[in-house]
Amino acid sequence: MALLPIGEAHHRLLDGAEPLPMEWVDLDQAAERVLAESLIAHRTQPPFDASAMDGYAVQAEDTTDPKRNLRVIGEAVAGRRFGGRVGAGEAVRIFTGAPVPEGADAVLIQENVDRAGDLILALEPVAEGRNIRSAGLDFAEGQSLLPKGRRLDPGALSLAAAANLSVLPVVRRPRVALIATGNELVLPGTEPGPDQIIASNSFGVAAVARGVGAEVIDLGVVPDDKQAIGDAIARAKAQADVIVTLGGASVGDHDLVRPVLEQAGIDLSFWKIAMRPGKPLMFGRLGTTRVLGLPGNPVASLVCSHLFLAPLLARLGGLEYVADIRDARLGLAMAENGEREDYVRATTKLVDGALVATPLPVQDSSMLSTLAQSDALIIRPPFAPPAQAGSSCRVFKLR
Ligand SMILES: Nc1nc2c(c(=O)[nH]1)N[C@H]1C(S)=C(S)[C@@H](COP(=O)(O)OP(=O)(O)OC[C@H]3O[C@@H](n4cnc5c(N)ncnc54)[C@H](O)[C@@H]3O)O[C@H]1N2
Ligand code: MOO
Repeated sequence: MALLPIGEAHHRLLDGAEPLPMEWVDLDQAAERVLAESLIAHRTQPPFDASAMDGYAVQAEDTTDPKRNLRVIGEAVAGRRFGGRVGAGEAVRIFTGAPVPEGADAVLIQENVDRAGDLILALEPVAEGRNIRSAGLDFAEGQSLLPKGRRLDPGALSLAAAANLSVLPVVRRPRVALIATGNELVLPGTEPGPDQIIASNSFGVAAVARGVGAEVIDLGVVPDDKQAIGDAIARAKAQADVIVTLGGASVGDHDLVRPVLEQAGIDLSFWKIAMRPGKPLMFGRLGTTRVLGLPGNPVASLVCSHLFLAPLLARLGGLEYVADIRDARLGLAMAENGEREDYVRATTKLVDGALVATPLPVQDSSMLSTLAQSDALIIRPPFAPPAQAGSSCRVFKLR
């Protein structure tokens, strides 16, 4: 049976994937969340004409005569305005952030003033409006501040706070449950039996999921047993938007994930795609829960997470997701490719301003050491002809 092209698999994966419902979160919990609605300012900032400098609030035209003394009649501090009015020949001592008193139309900075008792002399004239931040300079009440879909980065968070928005409408974070399958697997930190290995995949996959804002529920390792896998899937379905199984996706006698999902009534969208590594990737729905069956080979698990899990979770979380794919030149010749689109571990470097990607010599999909060493994957399209060193290629940057 022909393998499903990656483009079509992507299309099926994202079909109908919409941002999850909105929830309210406190401002101090909102970092990196995604706005479910645009934010409207609840107040004007600054709410009054404010001094931008420490100095004296004056009438600008009083400062044109270098000999004219002005009388200091009071003080305006941030948080406590001067209640009176600045008339001709008068000044008010003012500090940064304080409301500019009525009558004044400029602030003389104190470095440009000689003061003797209650009298000041402007050492140079100040222009009207100078050193005053007009009310609403930053934003005005009712103004739209941030659009729906905006990730709440530090600047956006402080802006929301300044607009007096103490709870924010955000897209609920997708919850993803991870289930590793395999009798051979034990968790890191435990002593493996003679034929066992350490279950490593969930840690990298969880990091990919968290990287796009998802909440991870790690359900640990279950044995290659239909009942155990079925129970874990039922537990996952009760709490997650997306279930990710790791391993047991292929065709062997102990690859039980698909039969168990079929028994549970999965609407299977695809199984087996034209990709290397990652051929046995599986996707479908159990009711409203999406299920992604990742291959067990560690590199296949992670590459499929970058290519499929990340965009799916980003979409559910309301995030714009753009993979970092760049043009590069091959650092080494590559052989022709077969039916599967190949994601080849490589290192990249800039040579004379151009990105050069050099494939690592061994590409076995069990080898995490070479994945960790790589900073990119060279994308070799299906049936690509042999390519010379120096010819152009595309790379998926991992870091
Ligand atoms: N006859 C065929 N055999 C295989 C095919 C095929 O088309 N025909 N496909 C191969 C490909 S491609 C892949 S990829 C693997 C994927 O198989 P499974 O998803 O069934 O994975 P497992 O058999 O469970 O495990 C494969 C390998 O990975 C290790 N593993 C599994 N889970 C983890 C984990 N959480 N952490 C670390 N390592 C894990 C497992 O011990 C195996 O060594 O199938 C090929 N076979
Ligand atoms: O996906 Mo498998 O890892 O192609 O070897």
